[in-house]
Amino acid sequence: MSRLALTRADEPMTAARVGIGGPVGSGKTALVERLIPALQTRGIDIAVITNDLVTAEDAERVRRSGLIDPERVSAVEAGACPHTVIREDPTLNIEAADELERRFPGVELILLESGGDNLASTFSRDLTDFWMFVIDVAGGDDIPRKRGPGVIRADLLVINKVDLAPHVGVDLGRMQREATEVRGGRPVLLTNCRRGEGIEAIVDLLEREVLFRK
Ligand SMILES: Nc1nc2c(ncn2[C@@H]2O[C@H](COP(=O)(O)OP(=O)(O)OP(=O)(O)O)[C@@H](O)[C@H]2O)c(=O)[nH]1
Repeated sequence: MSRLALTRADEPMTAARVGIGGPVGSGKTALVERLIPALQTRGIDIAVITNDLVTAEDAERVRRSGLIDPERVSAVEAGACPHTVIREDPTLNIEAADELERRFPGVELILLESGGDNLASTFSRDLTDFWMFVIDVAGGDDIPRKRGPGVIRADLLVINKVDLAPHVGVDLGRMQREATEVRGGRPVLLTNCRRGEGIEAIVDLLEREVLFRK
């Protein structure tokens, strides 16, 4: 059961927490940079948490982007194992999200970007209400068939860098079909974060499944 479903009727509403995980370099930060304006355009009040190994590089990149008030971007240092702080002990991320909610009481949705990890990384349900796993076509069209927990269990699988498919010999239709099969029919969406393609479909899904707006 999601964290939001456990919120009691007499408790103040908390922001929806949406995780973004995936292998190193698949395009997680690029997706965050595309989601920020797309969510804002729909009037959704947002904040962002990034997880890096030992720096705040991704947070600095998002702060510098000019897309969002830098105060609304928090950095968590994940240490050696990025999945530890999103799954086994998500305390640091929960505290960062609680702090953003205290500072920005109207915030409706917090994006939590994990550090780059492997196909086994997943988010704790204590931390997120919904999480997506980002893979990219350059990683190979056999990734879905490998049935990693991230690919199988995420609420949404995003296949990014579709523009690279012809260059790396990937049959996109087959990759999407196989991904949908191993996920038992749950959503798989294609994006090109470089050009901002496929982003609206993700925001539609978030509005419907996470914010219950549609
Ligand atoms: N061609 C292409 N390049 C992309 C796309 N999305 C991201 N990239 C590029 O892929 C590289 C990695 O993107 P990032 O957004 O930094 O990936 P990440 O998953 O956040 O990386 P880590 O945080 O290091 O795990 C960058 O050079 C991006 O410009 C895309 O859709 N198409």
